[in-house]
Amino acid sequence: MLDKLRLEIDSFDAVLTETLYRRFAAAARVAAYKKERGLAVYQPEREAAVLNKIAGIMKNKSFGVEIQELYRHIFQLSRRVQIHQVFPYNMVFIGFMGSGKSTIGRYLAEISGYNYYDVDTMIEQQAGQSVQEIFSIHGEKHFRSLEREVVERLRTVDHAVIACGGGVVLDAANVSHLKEKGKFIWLKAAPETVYERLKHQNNRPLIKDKNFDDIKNLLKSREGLYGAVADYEVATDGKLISDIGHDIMNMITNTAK
Ligand SMILES: Nc1ncnc2c1ncn2[C@@H]1O[C@H](COP(=O)(O)OP(=O)(O)O)[C@@H](O)[C@H]1O
Ligand SMILES: O=C(O)C1=C[C@@H](OP(=O)(O)O)[C@@H](O)[C@H](O)C1
Ligand SMILES: [Mg+2]
Repeated sequence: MLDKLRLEIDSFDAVLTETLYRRFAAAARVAAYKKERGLAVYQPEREAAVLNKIAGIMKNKSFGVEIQELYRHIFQLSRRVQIHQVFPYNMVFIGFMGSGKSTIGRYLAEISGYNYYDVDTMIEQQAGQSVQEIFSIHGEKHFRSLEREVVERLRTVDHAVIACGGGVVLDAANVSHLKEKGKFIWLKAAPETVYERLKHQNNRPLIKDKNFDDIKNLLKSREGLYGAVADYEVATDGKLISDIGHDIMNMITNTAK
């Protein structure tokens, strides 16, 4: 009995894998079309319409919730296929502290279906200490060597959004490792914006207890470094996280270099 049921399932899998292959291949063709015409890869309203249509054509609703959930995943993977088709790179976020690398990076990973890596979080996991603790107990030099190790490990990842710490560009080896598979998206923010965003946070040792002018000077000294390696630049002042995210998505998929 069990064998018979399993055979039945095997036959469904044969149909499913072939159908899914065809669906992803069609999505990839749509990506090229969208790029040619400057259309957005991420079109939530189209996904909602497809979901509605599927609810309508489902003859048996018993597993409706499961099928809808599966479709949400299929949509995310289709976006991933489409993005990779026209932008076959990792998205590497660089920029000053508080420019939004971690926040925007997470958002982009969510809508692109890419895997999210936050260099600072990986350093913290490896060290078993917070960035703040690493700086105060071992010093910046030690932090930078951990940062180099983590970046080195990230050389092999694919379909990735990588949110760097603001100081990653201080080391030329980091830049060349991350450039092997990635394009650099520089998130820009005015010193006033950085100050406002971070004034109640105390997990950034380099600007902890620093005043506005100190932040402004450090930002100024870093700007040339970011500018020299950036593939894309995005101003974030006064913009919503979701708007920045969608703008980046359109920018990279329509103007892939
Ligand atoms: N566009 C934005 N608008 C408002 N707040 C933002 C924006 N981008 C980031 N933030 C906030 O600023 C703070 C720093 O963001 P974060 O992503 O940690 O920056 P980074 O990783 O570049 O240091 C967080 O509290 C985040 O919620
Ligand atoms: O600019 C820097 O040198 C640093 C930025 C921080 O990351 P965020 O840019 O994500 O805040 C963190 O890596 C560390 O405090 C040092
Ligand atoms: Mg960060």
